[in-house]
Amino acid sequence: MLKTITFVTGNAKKLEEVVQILGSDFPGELTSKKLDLPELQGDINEISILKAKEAHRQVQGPVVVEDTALCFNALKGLPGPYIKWFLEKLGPEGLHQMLEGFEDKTAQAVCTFAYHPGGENEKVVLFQGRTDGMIVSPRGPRDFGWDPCFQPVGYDNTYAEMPKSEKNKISHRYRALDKFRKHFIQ
Ligand SMILES: O=c1nc[nH]c2c1ncn2[C@H]1C[C@H](O)[C@@H](COP(=O)(O)OP(=O)(O)OP(=O)(O)O)O1
Ligand SMILES: [Mg+2]
Repeated sequence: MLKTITFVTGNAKKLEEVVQILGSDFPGELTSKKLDLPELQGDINEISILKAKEAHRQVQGPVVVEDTALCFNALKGLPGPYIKWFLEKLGPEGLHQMLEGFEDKTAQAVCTFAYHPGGENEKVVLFQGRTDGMIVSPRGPRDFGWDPCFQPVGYDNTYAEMPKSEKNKISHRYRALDKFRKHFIQ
């Protein structure tokens, strides 16, 4: 029997990409639930594990959550998992301006899926994908987060300027979901 896993997120754009990337190529059923889960401070893995545990507590079944970080190398990985609050206050322009005083504009987009199989004593499993890029002056549509100021290595376009299908072949989220999918196929 196919396992039904609830993807808990408050972000509709994330959900849209997850559905597009996994497509019909996932040996389970994914349903979604919109909850704004609390995110504690810590490193990326700790935050994701606690987020999955909280989702499991609320949903009472198999759940998966996702946490996205944007790590500036010049700032030793910050804002990282706190990117949401930086983006909210500064916008993509402000993120670019943060690096004005630094020569190094490189960054890494990090996506971490944290899966809780549902049982009371089961452990959370993490699946992480990373894409290297550069923080640039924003270009392209503004409909998803910091996409306008992230230009992946080897591309002339920002994530925002790329067709969705192209972003979804190289993105941090694609790479994490590829590992997630393989976990269920083996
Ligand atoms: O591919 C992406 N391209 C551009 N921006 C992105 C992407 N993925 C997440 N983002 C934004 C959303 C939020 O401002 C922050 C991550 O924070 P994060 O806590 O993971 O997302 P969230 O709070 O919106 O949804 P959730 O309810 O799943 O936690 O980066
Ligand atoms: Mg969040």
